[in-house]
Amino acid sequence: MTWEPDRLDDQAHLSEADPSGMLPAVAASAAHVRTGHRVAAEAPLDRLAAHGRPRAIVVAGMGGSGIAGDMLAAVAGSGVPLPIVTLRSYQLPGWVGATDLVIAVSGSGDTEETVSVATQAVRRGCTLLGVGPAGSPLEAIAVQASALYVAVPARGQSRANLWLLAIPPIVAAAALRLVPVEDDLFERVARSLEDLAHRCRPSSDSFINPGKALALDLAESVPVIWGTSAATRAAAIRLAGQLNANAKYPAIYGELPEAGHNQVAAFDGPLAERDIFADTSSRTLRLVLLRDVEEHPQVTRQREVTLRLARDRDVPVTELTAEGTHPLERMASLIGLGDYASAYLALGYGIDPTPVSAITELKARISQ
Ligand SMILES: O=P(O)(O)OC[C@H]1O[C@](O)(CO)[C@@H](O)[C@@H]1O
Repeated sequence: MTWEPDRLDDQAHLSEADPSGMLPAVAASAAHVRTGHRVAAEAPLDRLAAHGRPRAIVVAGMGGSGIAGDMLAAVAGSGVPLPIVTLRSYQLPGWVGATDLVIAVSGSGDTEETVSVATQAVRRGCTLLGVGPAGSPLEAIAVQASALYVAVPARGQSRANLWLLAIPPIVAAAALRLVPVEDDLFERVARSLEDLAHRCRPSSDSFINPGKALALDLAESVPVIWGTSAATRAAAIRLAGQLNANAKYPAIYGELPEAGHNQVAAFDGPLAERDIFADTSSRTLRLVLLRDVEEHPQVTRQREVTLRLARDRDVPVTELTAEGTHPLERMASLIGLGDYASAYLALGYGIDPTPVSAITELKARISQ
């Protein structure tokens, strides 16, 4: 697998190497925002308010579906009057009980960790909301428990259905008056994703295409991706996951201020060392800073100083700033870009972005 940047502007290669259509799936993000909003609005999520405000919200989901919890927490912001916890595991924590809301999110509706948590939530008498496809085991659990279920038309890999899965929990939290959602928010997000899809379209060349430009930055490096707020943290987790799954690429995510207490030390380590005589920059650590317009003032200082520390040590840096007024818009600006970049990175290496054979093999082996 060699990195060949010219592949990114070779239209025949871009379609042949992407037979299952990851690039078109990314381009469908705006449509998914609109559909996700519509199906959530059609579900009687107002019924959630009848139970009163929950003590806590637990969002259960794995991989590309678990991000829905991080996105919900980012939209709710630090002033939210209850904990919003993302659970990426089998076991519902002991403190979760009948006064809590558990939102189980799964693109297949059949992921064992998520199904396990949904089952425990029903047993404990929690309010359950399922988000997944129609006819799935997750839907069966919700129906059996007379719980709410938002059926989304998710097809293919869950990570290609992020917006279908992430919007319903936000609509649910809005029904509970926990998150600020203006009437036109989802349409604004959809329009910004449409604009991004136009700028990142395959026929747009690398020198003006921000998705291809980011893939070129990330190639032949080990990206260390930091968020600087809840919104850009969610985008960092998403970008790392997309690089793993689409490009089969290593990526490390973190967030400031925490990364300033550990990951920053890697600027002085072996992967940050550049051999000026080597003809490749391969195995070089690259810092990817995902900035937000809303940062804690001390985090802004930490970001500025760590940027200088990286530059002083010749650690290459990519800095991206989230755009938009609402946190959901800001996440969309970075997530949309990262989704394109991860698919282009795969295609630049001649890798099909869709199949994830190691994950499939792992799942098959544990089910035996
Ligand atoms: O959305 P689901 O189907 O629950 O899957 C969760 C995660 O697990 C995977 O299917 C891989 O195991 C990912 O594609 C996905 O992000």
